[in-house]
Order: sequence, then structure tokens, then C-alpha cells
Amino acid sequence: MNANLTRLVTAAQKPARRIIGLMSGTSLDGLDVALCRFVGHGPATQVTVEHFATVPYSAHIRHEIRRVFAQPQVELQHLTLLHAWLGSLHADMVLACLAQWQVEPAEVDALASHGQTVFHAPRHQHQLPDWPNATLQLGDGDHLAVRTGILTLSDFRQKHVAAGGQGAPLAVYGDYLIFSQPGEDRLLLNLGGIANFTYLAGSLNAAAVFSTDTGPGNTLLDAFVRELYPGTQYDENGALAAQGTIQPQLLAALLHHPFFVATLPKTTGPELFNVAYVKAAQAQTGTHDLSATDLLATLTTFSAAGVARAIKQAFGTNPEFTVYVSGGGMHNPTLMAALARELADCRFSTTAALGIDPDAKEAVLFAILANETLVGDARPIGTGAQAVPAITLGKLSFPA
Ligand SMILES: Nc1ncnc2c1ncn2[C@@H]1O[C@H](COP(=O)(O)OP(=O)(O)OP(=O)(O)O)[C@@H](O)[C@H]1O
Ligand SMILES: CC(=O)N[C@H]1[C@@H]2OC[C@@H](O2)[C@@H](O)[C@@H]1O[C@H](C)C(=O)O
Repeated sequence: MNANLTRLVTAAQKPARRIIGLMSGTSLDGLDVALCRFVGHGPATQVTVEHFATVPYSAHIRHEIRRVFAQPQVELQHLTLLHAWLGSLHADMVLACLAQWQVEPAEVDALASHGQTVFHAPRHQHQLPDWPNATLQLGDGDHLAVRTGILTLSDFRQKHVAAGGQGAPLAVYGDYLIFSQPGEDRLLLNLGGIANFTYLAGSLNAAAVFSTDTGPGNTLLDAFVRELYPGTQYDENGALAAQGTIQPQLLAALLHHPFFVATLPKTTGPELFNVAYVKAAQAQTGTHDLSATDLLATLTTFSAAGVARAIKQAFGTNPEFTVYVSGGGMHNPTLMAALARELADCRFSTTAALGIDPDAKEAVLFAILANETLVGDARPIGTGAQAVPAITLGKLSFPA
């Protein structure tokens, strides 16, 4: 048997294995690196996060990604170079983390790399008749495998698209395995650049589980803070938005988009929710001269209202859940206060209460997906239009 296959089978047969999950999201703040230890698979999965770090992206890296990020037209040479460059860059970031944690690459059984989403194109968003759902993540897995010497799984979204999905959200596969709890209906809400949630039934009925994006999380806030306060990356602790007043006409115009009434599940990205989207709504409502803080206050409530709309769309007007929040938006008290207003009957907690660092959650998720691909099974989740494809995800790259 080929030595790579022997290595693969050995990793799959171990009673416990270490997998590093990597996530770099739409916020372009950095690469999240989570070294996880797994025992078991499927609903019996036990995962411990041994180490976690976010390796910040430099201004240079952010600049090079933004040259193509969510752009319908790009320089093809730059896109091609980025694919290789980001693969090597992510590999070096992993090696630096391992050195700091005093863990040898040989002690790690697999790397699970999400890559950098540069364009997300579900059919409802590109609206090109006869063209499929599509999504593109850069940072090639072979570069990670060869440079780190670690067996790598990557490019998790393509199979979801191939099997009939939109390529996202994938969190549902991992959320279902590690956060389901008998007797408690749970909502897991991730406030990243884009917000999404997973519903888990206390009955443990897999058919009832589903997940969806809800619209912008931090992406518009970040984009306008960058534009209005040059040199600043985000509204730290929601302090700017907290000084502003919500502009109701603009808020209504922002929410007036087919995305917010489209059936669940749905996905989106900064290809739709971007500066141009907001400026069009400002032009339409004559609010282009709104102060920076009023605009940020309105955008903060817009994100919260999008989350609330999707939850109410699924569960009716007065949903009562414990909502377990993760992602960078949970550090924004103005956004969290807006959510508490929009979902008055919900209680808010974070995934820390469930044993997973909320900043690490998405990176852990990709490690879980890799663990399932190595040792688990494809299993049915959801039903009807909300069913997620029963597949294992990720492509294999061997180091040699
Ligand atoms: N202290 C803070 N105050 C306000 N906002 C914060 C704070 N810390 C983080 N954030 C927000 O969180 C963002 C980063 O979030 P996160 O890392 O979850 O996004 P991501 O993983 O890139 O997104 P996605 O899940 O859409 O891929 C920052 O850009 C910022 O908007
Ligand atoms: C195409 C893409 O990268 N989508 C991300 C993004 O960030 C949040 C939201 O939009 C979600 O759909 C997805 O990520 C998470 C990890 C997911 O697939 O569950």
C-alpha cells in the first residue's frame, strides 16, 4: 500500500487524534488556529481544544486579499498567485503556532483548512439563469501539506455545492455533533462578518436540525468604520454606534431586500451586503448626510434585525431560546444589546458555557469536519428543503 494511505489509515484508527482547525473568515482579521484532540466520532465526539491562537493578518495581507475579495471582476494572475501564496502563508502561521506551543508537526494527525473565501455566489445572489451555486476559497491544501508535513484536508465547501447545497453554512455538521443536548432546544448564533445560526432540537431529532445565514454580522460595521475612521478596523466595543441614534427610514430600506424574506436556509456574503448596498439605501431615503455614529448605530441594529427576522421566520414572533453566541460580534455590547431588544424572550449566553471558546468555535468546527471525514460517517441532518447533504467534507492532500 502507498505510504500515504498507510499513514491515513493509521490516523483514522488511533483511539485519539490531534487535528488543527484553520479558519480565516470574511472579516480578514487573521487566521484562527485551533489544535484539537478528538476521541470518538459522530454524536460520541469528544473534542478538547488544547491550544488556540488568532494569527493576525498584516495590513499587507489584508490589502492583497481585498484586491479580489467579493469583487466580481479581478486580475486572474493575482487570484492565481494568491491561491499558492495564502497556502504557504497559512502553513507558516501553523508552524509558528506549533513552535510556540512546543508541539512537533509529527504529533499532529491532520490539518483542516477552510481557506480564505474570496467569492460566494449562491444562485439567488448571482441571479444568472443556468449557472449553478458556487463559492471559492483560496489557500491550496497541497501547499499546507507539503510545507507543514501534516496530512491536510481542505476546500470543504465544494462537495456541499456538488451535493446540492450553497456551500454554507457548514457549522451545522459540527454543531449538531457536539452541542446537542437532550431536553434543551438550542440556537447557536455565530456573529462573524456574516451572521448565521444552527437550531438544535432538545429531542435530539436530527431531522429537525437546520442552519442558515441571517445577513450581515460585522461586515458592514467594519467596512464603514474603515471608510469613516481611516486606520481603524472595527467599532471597538460598539463605542461609536453607542453614541449614535438609529435612523428608522434607512433601517427599513436596508431590511427591504428579497434576502430577508427568502425561504430558509439561505446564505450570503459581502458580495451583496457591502458599502454600495448601504449607499443605495441612503440615496433612496435621503439619508446620505447621516453622521458617522448615527450610520453605525443604524447598521448595528440592521445586523441584529436580520438575525431576529430569520429566527422569527423559522420559529414565529416570540421565540424563546437560550442563544449561544460565538464570533467576534459577541464582543460588541451595542450589537448584543440590539439583539436582546429584537429577541426580547431569548436568553443570551456564549459557547464558553458549552465548553468551547467562542472565538475558536469556527476553527474547531473544521477540525470536527476533518475528524468525521477520517473516522465518521456521512449522516442525514434536517429534512425537506432544510436538509443538509449527507456527506463527509474536505479534500485530502498528502505531504509527500
Ligand atoms: N471588542 C470588539 N468590539 C467590537 N467588535 C469586535 C470586537 N472584537 C471583534 N469584533 C468584531 O468581530 C470581527 C471578527 O469576527 P470573526 O473573527 O468572528 O469574523 P470572521 O470569522 O472573519 O467572520 P465569518 O464568520 O463571517 O467568516 C471584527 O472584524 C469586529 O467586527
Ligand atoms: C462562503 C463562506 O465562507 N461563508 C461563511 C461566512 O461566514 C459566516 C457565514 O458566512 C457562513 O455561511 C460561512 O462560514 C461558516 C463557518 C459556516 O459555513 O458555517
